[in-house]
Amino acid sequence: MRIWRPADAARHVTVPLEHDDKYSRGVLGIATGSESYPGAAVLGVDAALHTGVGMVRYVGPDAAGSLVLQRRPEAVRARGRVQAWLIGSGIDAEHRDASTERALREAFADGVPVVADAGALDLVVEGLHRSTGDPGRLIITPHAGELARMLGAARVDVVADPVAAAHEAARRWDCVVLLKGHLTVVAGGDVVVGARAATPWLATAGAGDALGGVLGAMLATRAARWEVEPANSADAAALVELAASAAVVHGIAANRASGGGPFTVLELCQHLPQVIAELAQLATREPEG
Ligand SMILES: NC(=O)C1=CN([C@@H]2O[C@H](COP(=O)(O)OP(=O)(O)OC[C@H]3O[C@@H](n4cnc5c(N)ncnc54)[C@H](OP(=O)(O)O)[C@@H]3O)[C@@H](O)[C@H]2O)[C@@H](O)CC1
Ligand SMILES: Nc1ncnc2c1ncn2[C@@H]1O[C@H](COP(=O)(O)OP(=O)(O)O)[C@@H](O)[C@H]1O
Repeated sequence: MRIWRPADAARHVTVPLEHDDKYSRGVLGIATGSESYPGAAVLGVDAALHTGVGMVRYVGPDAAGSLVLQRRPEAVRARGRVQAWLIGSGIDAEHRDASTERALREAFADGVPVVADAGALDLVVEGLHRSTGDPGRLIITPHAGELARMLGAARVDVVADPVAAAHEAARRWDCVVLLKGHLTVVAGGDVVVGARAATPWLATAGAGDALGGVLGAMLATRAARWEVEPANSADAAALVELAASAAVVHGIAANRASGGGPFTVLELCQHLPQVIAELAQLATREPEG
């Protein structure tokens, strides 16, 4: 399995151009968080804005929305067009209220790429993305326990062979699978790559919610380019590479936040802009391919 490195990730950072405005850079819709887990919404929005995106539209319960705006007044709560969705983090599939249920279903139906995490994964198993959206443009981000639940497998079996499990899920649900762990495995089509975690200190509650924000922002900004250059549009391999790149960005930021010790997820987010800046610079030095 190829291990994805910073120089690879650098090619998937979308740098704004002179003529860009906030819409042409890409808008990310985020439908995350709940009464029980409002923090997941804050972390995903904070990570997305620090990774760089034209706008975040946050759709979620008022309690979570208030916390999101307290932390990040840049987030917009008005509905409107988006170039990608991040859904499910901080949502319990067994206790979705009616408006959350509607928001998740509308995201799948929107026809733009979707990152589905935690409390949206059961809807992928249900096949919702097949009937309403473009299934090839879905990235799911389970941890081993969540993937085991989706597959009806034992968690130990997913951990023992994460590549096989990720491939099986990608084939079964016609999507890209980013399986989180010490080694993050990304599979889609017949492509599989790995991203090594920078530090086990990253194993902390909320780290995956921030990864969703990083990936969502990288996807929305790239999807905005696909809208104007349809010839370069996403195939499974492109989405696998983009997702692995998000894991690399997240891992580097974690390493810097850690410095060999514990850190909070918001501290990880604060390192994201510099990581993105350095990768953007690296991309100008690395030839494509
Ligand atoms: N700040 C926020 O808002 C945050 C919000 N978050 C949000 O929370 C939601 C649920 O996500 P999750 O990954 O925790 O749930 P889930 O996949 O059901 O895994 C549970 C498994 O863990 C295990 N387990 C439990 N306790 C254990 C223990 N003490 N020691 C050992 N094992 C233990 C338990 O196993 P069992 O007890 O059955 O053996 C079960 O299998 C999700 O929406 C996420 O986004 C999180 O990101 C955190 C930050
Ligand atoms: N042992 C580990 N070493 C390094 N990174 C890890 C380890 N365990 C988990 N991670 C990373 O931490 C994050 C945890 O995500 P997740 O399980 O979704 O947690 P949460 O739902 O609390 O945010 C993922 O990015 C995963 O790759």
